[in-house]
Amino acid sequence: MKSFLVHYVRPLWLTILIGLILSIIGTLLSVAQPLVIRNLINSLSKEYSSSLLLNVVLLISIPILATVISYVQTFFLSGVGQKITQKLRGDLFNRMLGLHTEYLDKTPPGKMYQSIQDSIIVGEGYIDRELVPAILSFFTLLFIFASMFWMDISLSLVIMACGLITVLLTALTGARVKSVEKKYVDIRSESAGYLQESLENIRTIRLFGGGDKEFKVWKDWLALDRLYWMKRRLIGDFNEKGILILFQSLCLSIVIIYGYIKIRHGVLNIGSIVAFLAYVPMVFQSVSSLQRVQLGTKRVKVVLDPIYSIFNNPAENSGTLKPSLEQKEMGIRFDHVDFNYPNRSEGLTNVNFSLAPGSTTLIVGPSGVGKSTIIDLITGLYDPLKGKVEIAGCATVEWNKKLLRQAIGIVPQNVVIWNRTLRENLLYGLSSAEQITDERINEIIHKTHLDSLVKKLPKGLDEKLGPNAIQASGGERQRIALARALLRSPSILIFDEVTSALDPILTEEIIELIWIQEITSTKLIVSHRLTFASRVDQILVVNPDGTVTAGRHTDLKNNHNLYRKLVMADQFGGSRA
Ligand SMILES: Nc1ncnc2c1ncn2[C@@H]1O[C@H](COP(=O)(O)OP(=O)(O)OP(=O)(O)O)[C@@H](O)[C@H]1O
Repeated sequence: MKSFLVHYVRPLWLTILIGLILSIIGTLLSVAQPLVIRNLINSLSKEYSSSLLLNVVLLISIPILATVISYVQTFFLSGVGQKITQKLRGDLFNRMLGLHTEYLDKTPPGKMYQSIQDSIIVGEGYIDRELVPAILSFFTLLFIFASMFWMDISLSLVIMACGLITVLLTALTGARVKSVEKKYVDIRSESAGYLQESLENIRTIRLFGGGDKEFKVWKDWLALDRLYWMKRRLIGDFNEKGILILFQSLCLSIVIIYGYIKIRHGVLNIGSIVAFLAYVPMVFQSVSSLQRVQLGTKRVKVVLDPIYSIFNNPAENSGTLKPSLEQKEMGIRFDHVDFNYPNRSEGLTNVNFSLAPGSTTLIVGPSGVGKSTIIDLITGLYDPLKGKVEIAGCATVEWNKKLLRQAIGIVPQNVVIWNRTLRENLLYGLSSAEQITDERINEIIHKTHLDSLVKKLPKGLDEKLGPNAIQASGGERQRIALARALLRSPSILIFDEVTSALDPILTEEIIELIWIQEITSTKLIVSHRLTFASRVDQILVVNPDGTVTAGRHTDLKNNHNLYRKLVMADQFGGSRA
């Protein structure tokens, strides 16, 4: 945690230093006030003197000066935590964007969202409201004890002992705080994950009549949240306030009784007792602030655990190789590739094939054998466990991943349409988006049969598509994804079940598009439909044992049992091929 704080605090050292110096001056002034009161009380019984007047002036001016300094100091210090929070939230989001696909696969987005939200606790909650006041309290205690020891050593020692016992007792109960806090943070991030998934799928919940069940699950989460919130509150309050109030009252009584005895013996004056009585609440206020930071440190460590895990989890591997993207066609080669997803024993085994630049390839096979996995390897979302995947002659592990993906246009199985304008959706991720003319966009819109959607939208290309692209049908979404891929003029164009949401007529038209386009890209089509199998340059059949057989339609139909069965089963392909 120390190195973490240093990393975020170091750039702000000057602001912090000025703020701290001002705060220390302010603290000194507040601590000096009881001494002024002491002098004033002691001089009341004597003749009028200039020192009486001086003390009256000091008594009035010190609080005014302390207030002014406190305002200026707030200007410097209060923004520190906020700045740290902003930086941390930015870094976290950036880190999440670059995390390894494996981590993203197993972490619910709601949980990651909660980590970004929790980072507010670190900066604004902990640093602003706990750490900075605690540092000031430390100085306050130093000054108070210096002036108390100057007035009377034994009474100071008594107050010190009360303070120490308070700190000790709170430290003992503090251990429980951390375990309750951990449970509370877990509950909040798990429930955030649950909530995010439910809200994203409200339509499904409604269609399956799962509303009552989901409401009950959410109420259970809320009950658990409340239970731990109460535990956290009760333990925290006892730790923070209960012990403190008890020992402060005890300490005040001791000062009065012990002070009375000392006055009777003539070893202490009444002014000093008044000063001591003024110092006791200040001592306990400072102790309370130190306790709060001790508790806060425990809490913040718990909050930081998932944040560290995000920073410590490996980022996506990215090589340094930046092949030229000038060449518009890129060959693809799988060379003795083995791959299985984490915690899976089955996967692709010894896969070998080559796709010539500009060629068109169809990937077929039963459901779940690994067709999309081949795409995951080509796009570099995963790296092969053995062998290599080469694009344009360079292994994907060596490619700079950003650059690799710039060369690829993909129409994925699960299309994501953002709640942004149609134009933004079409140009999504394009580094040269501003150079794409409306003419070019309209050309692609026409080719992908999106004209009718554009006409329907009140603001056309500049209409927002709504949450979950509510303004677009399933087929329209697929065509938006297709247009988005085409607008990239990619070197490799991948269609993963591109026609699954299209009607047969549109399917035919879109498939034709793959050929009539001026697209010279290397094309890969994952499809259960074999309508166009005889037209492609090569077919890759992914077999149930994870191997891949490459060949042409006629050869495979004659020699490959599984392929023949697939052809027969495909109602359109079976009749045409
Ligand atoms: N990220 C992942 N983590 C773990 N397992 C995965 C992951 N993605 C896919 N799988 C599993 O790997 C296997 C192959 O999946 P893949 O999506 O490549 O199949 P597919 O041939 O494209 O299937 P379909 O035709 O049904 O789309 C499946 O058993 C799937 O459950």
